[in-house]
Amino acid sequence: MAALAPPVAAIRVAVRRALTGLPSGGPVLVACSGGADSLALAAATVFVAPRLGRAAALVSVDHGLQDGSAERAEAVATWGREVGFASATVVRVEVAGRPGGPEAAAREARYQALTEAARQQNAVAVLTGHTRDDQAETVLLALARGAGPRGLAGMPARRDLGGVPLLRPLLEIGREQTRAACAVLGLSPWQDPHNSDPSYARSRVRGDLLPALVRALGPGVVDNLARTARLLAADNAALDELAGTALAAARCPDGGLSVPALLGLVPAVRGRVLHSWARELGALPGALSHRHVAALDALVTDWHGQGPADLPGGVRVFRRDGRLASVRPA
Ligand SMILES: Nc1ncnc2c1ncn2[C@@H]1O[C@H](COP(=O)(O)OP(=O)(O)OP(=O)(O)O)[C@@H](O)[C@H]1O
Repeated sequence: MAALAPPVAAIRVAVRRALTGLPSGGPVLVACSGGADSLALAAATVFVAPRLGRAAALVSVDHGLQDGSAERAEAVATWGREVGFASATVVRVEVAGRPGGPEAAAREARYQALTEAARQQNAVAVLTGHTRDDQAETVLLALARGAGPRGLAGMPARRDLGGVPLLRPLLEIGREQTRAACAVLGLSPWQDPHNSDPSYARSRVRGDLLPALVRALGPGVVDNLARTARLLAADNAALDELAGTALAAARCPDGGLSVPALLGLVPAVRGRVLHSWARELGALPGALSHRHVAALDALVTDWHGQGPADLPGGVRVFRRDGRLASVRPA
């Protein structure tokens, strides 16, 4: 018997690890664009899932943004049915009219469609094909915009997607491996022209910056950036736990926060407490920046009778009688 090609084996091992321990019930749902990463993920999942006693389903999202996108999504779904997915469907989404740039709008529409598909199919998890290279790009982009540890932790291997876990089994697999696996398996991945379009910052990082870093610093750079993300993710989880406990302890019966309790916290924890509280109050997550958290922090640590701090989404926070309290102006 011929030996299994190393990239195919590595991807199957990664998928097996991700699927182990999921609750029993519905299928695992692979989000497949037809690109090398998600195609390699889909091929591995349809092999591994039945061996773990699970059904696998596939969904391909048609963003309707490029000529032929409907046919391509249909071809991915047809392939999915041929190779043994229990179900393989296309979901068409409407990207126009959403806030943010075209990339952000497409992403929001896609994740919404994946959430709905997962609910309809009673899926126990949604799987995407983000790789170690995507993670390295994410870390570099975060570094360049001055992100804190949360941004530098990159994409988590697991997060909640509207009540269903979103898993990224390939975060420790290189893009070269997904391409090689597709070649070994005789699959022809689709090349998304957006991925090499220099008008997108991520494409420039992928096409220019990362190759330059590899030339200057050696081939370990991609792996090292992904390791930075993993290390920071662990630190973040610990800080988040501390902040959760501290937020509960600082709460006043009327929903405000006690200033003396906040003053007793180390800045890294206090910043997280204020950030979480601002989210609870309804501040828009995408627009809530370090400047807003710094304004809340100033109400605690640099109090000189200043006016309220305004948060995105129309929430206003002021300090009174040793408490932070909020109002939402009419
Ligand atoms: N059209 C699509 N249909 C189904 N799944 C998709 C589609 N496009 C992307 N995905 C899923 O998302 C993964 C990442 O794709 P891509 O890098 O293009 O998205 P992204 O915008 O960077 O995503 P993210 O917001 O999570 O960073 C793919 O591996 C695949 O699992």
